Amino acid sequence: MVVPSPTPARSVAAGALGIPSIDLSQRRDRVAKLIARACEEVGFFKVINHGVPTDAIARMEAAGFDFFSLPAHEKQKAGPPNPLGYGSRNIGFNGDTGELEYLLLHANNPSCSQKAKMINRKDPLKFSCVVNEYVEAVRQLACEILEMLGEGLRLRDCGALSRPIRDCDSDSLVRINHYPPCYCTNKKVEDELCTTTTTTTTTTNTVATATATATAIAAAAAAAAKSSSTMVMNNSSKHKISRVGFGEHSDPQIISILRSNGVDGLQVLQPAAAAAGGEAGGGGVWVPVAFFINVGDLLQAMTNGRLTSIRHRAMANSSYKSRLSIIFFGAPPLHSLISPLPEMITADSPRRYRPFTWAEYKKTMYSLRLSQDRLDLFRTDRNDELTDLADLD
Ligand SMILES: O=C(O)CCC(=O)C(=O)O
Ligand SMILES: [Fe+2]
Repeated sequence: MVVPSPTPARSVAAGALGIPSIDLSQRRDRVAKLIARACEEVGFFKVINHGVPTDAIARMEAAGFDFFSLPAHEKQKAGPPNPLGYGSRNIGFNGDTGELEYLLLHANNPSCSQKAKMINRKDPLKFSCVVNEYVEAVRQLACEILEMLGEGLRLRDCGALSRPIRDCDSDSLVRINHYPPCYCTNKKVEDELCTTTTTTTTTTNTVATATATATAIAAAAAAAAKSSSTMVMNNSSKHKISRVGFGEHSDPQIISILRSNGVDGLQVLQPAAAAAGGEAGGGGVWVPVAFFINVGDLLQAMTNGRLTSIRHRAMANSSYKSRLSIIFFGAPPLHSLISPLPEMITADSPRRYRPFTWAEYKKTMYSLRLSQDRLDLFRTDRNDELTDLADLD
């Protein structure tokens, strides 16, 4: 899967952005160390020379665009999200909303084939084959990254992090997010994103960017809250307010692999001001298409907090081009037990999380808002009756 590069590129930290970029075609021991360092220090990195075939990516993007360009009433036949299926604006079950529409699919083939009947009614088999081809390539990438992470962390069992995702009962998902372009008037955006239920937009969905002062941010945010679907400039016209397309959260699974079509939008909380820049080519130089990788909550739990599940969000589209992101969420089977690996528990780093099943974690996640810290609820020091877990270590 990981392809050798004829002229291995340097592995560079993306300078001021602080997002490490890792060339997977370098020597394995070096890549392993870089992955472990990126996961420990940032929780987020970009990979190049990843080996996912370009045509599989192109087919997946085309399948996403074909679906999202259907009339609203056709798209709605693949919804509402339960949580799988087509969703628009509403994210989850607890009132989170965003400026996007999406398809959330199970990564296993039979489930995806079933949903495909409502997504591509003319040729469901084509849709499920395209998704399957993409998912298998990205699952392989996720597992290789986790195995190298295991090596970089010097785990006794380097397959411990990837095995749950390779399991045939893995509960991994794939999500295609579509952020409509900003040339749409408010009315057009409303029409483009099917509004099945009334949505509320709060100030938490509105953030100030650029160099606005805190007061200007507050004033403009209040204005934006009143006029939630417009770009707001404050009186001095210097402070652009952009809206959040997909609110702040961490991903609950083990690992996420995100690819976007080069339109900006993704932001991570740490380091500050790190926005994904796409892969600008030009000047006759081919730049390998990149994927962004982030540590999920379960990986934080399995490493007893040594790795951090990074908080991120996507801004509403402020480009004239549609933004499409495709995310593979690598997850274990529903009933697998998640617990810090024994070697991650030491005298200096006592057990931080109690064991839990992925099913239990999902249930908790679905009962909370997007931005709530769910893993915190599984900390040992919050569960008096469950702190004595020495026999499970
Ligand atoms: O669409 C994006 O860029 C980010 C979306 C995301 O973080 C998610 O779906 O979990
Ligand atoms: Fe996410």
